Amino acid sequence: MTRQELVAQIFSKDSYLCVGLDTDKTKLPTHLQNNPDGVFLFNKAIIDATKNFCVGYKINTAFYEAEGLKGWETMQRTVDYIPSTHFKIADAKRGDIGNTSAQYAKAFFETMNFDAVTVAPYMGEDSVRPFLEYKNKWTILLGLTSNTGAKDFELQKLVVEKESLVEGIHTVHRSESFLYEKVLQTSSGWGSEENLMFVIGATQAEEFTNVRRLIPRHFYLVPGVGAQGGSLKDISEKALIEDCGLLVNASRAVIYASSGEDFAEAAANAAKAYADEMKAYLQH
Ligand SMILES: O=c1ccn([C@@H]2O[C@H](COP(=O)(O)O)[C@@H](O)[C@H]2O)c(=O)[nH]1
Repeated sequence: MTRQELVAQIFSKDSYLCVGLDTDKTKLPTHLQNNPDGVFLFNKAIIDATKNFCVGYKINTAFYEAEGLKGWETMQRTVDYIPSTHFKIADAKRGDIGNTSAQYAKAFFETMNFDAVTVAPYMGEDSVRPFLEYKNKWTILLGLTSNTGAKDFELQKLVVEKESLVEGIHTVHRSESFLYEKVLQTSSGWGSEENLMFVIGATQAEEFTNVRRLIPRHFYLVPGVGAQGGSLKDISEKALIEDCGLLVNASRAVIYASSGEDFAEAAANAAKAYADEMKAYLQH
């Protein structure tokens, strides 16, 4: 999917919601729990109920990988069931040496037909390049994540010293930046605004203005509203751009809005509530 197609879809629905299909077998409503096809039936009902309020689905592959062969099969059937109008993200957080990354890219883009895959940038450009070589597919790099552990590395300060010698005077210039800032600045040059997005967690709202300054035109995939407590209002006010530039993910807050037989209706209501709020932000 191209940026233009994604943006057209966002403005036709006035929504930049992405529903996260983090479907945990143990959390299925009781009437689906003993059904061997329960996870797929649950996903199918969630997709049917929410597709008018969202522009994409994010499948966190961990929930499917955990179930082995059956899980991979369910993931594929779910991807195939998502309407072609919707952006399909594999939240797989891959990245390895080049020839291995090429196999990951093939798995998610060719074999499974996802539009996008999340990738960890810390092994550097050669580990990301194979994903970027696919036309009309997206690489979503982890930029500033939503978890508290973001403090351990991403929010650590890097000190850079540059020496200069002008007319015999030796000067040392010291500058400081967060590690995540260095990652955004360097990696944004590896691809373009048409094939590279960044994960920026909604729980990091205080950094959003700075992130927009560093990477003004890229799309961000923003997890962390709903169950993790991030504010949709805060991040929208700070990071919406002319062609939107945001995909906000909500997983548990939508798919587990009810644990009863009315789960799909409750998911539709939760997705609609996000979409209604998004419409107001898009119109400002
Ligand atoms: O920084 C990150 C990166 C990825 N995630 C993923 O997004 C969803 C969030 O789920 P919720 O239920 O809406 O909290 C989940 O798949 C995470 O693995 C993230 O939360 N933060």
